[in-house]
Amino acid sequence: MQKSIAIELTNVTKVYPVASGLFQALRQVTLSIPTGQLVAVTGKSGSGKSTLLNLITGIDKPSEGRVAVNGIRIDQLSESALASWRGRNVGVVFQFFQLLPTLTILENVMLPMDFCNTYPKRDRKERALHLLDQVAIREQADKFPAALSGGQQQRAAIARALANDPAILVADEPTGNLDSQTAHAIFHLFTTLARAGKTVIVVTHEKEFVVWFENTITLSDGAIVTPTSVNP
Ligand SMILES: Nc1ncnc2c1ncn2[C@@H]1O[C@H](COP(=O)(O)OP(=O)(O)OP(=O)(O)O)[C@@H](O)[C@H]1O
Repeated sequence: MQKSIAIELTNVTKVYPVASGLFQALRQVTLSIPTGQLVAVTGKSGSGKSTLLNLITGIDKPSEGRVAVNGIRIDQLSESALASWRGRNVGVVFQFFQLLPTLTILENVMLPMDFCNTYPKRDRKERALHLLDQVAIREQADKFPAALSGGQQQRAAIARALANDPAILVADEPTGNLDSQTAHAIFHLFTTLARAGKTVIVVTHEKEFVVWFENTITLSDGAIVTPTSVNP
């Protein structure tokens, strides 16, 4: 059966104003990613990887072209509609975890539900504990982030990214700060999430893990240098 398309970019260009004029960070990017796929984004520093992620998550808008996520043209949404859409539809994982240090792990995971009001208040704690269970750190729930290892903090960040049950999970070099064995466990977790139906997009330089991905998008000077669509 043909899989549905989660992400579709058509002729996307992103231009930044710089002192010397305009800088093209993305050039005529066209790609489509099926639902439930685990996708790597690779390319040298400055090739446009973060710019691409920012367009997919609606953090930024294209200068030209269309960005559709699960059929919604997010390039056409107003800023407030986009903020609300983002909170419910995409989870983001960062290289340095970005957990709030003054909140416990449990509170960190509950935060997106509190922000977006996605689940009834009485259910949030149980859901957060369930997510921590899924990423295998439920026993760390009452600790503060600083008391956890890097790998445990990244698991917590992934649980937080999943709090509102987003269809899309995006990670920007999520294992860049982790040892190889821990990175292996995190990639395994991404594989499991993709199998469960999430579309997972990971910027990574780790060649060792590229074989785990069903599709790799390679950027060079803001343009895609690999096939732009993949077999579902
Ligand atoms: N706000 C901005 N203003 C001007 N230029 C920008 C801006 N944001 C990004 N750029 C430029 O766009 C290009 C792509 O940047 P981007 O951060 O997407 O690259 P990247 O592939 O993620 O790099 P890295 O691997 O180093 O994180 C770079 O040359 C960068 O300097």
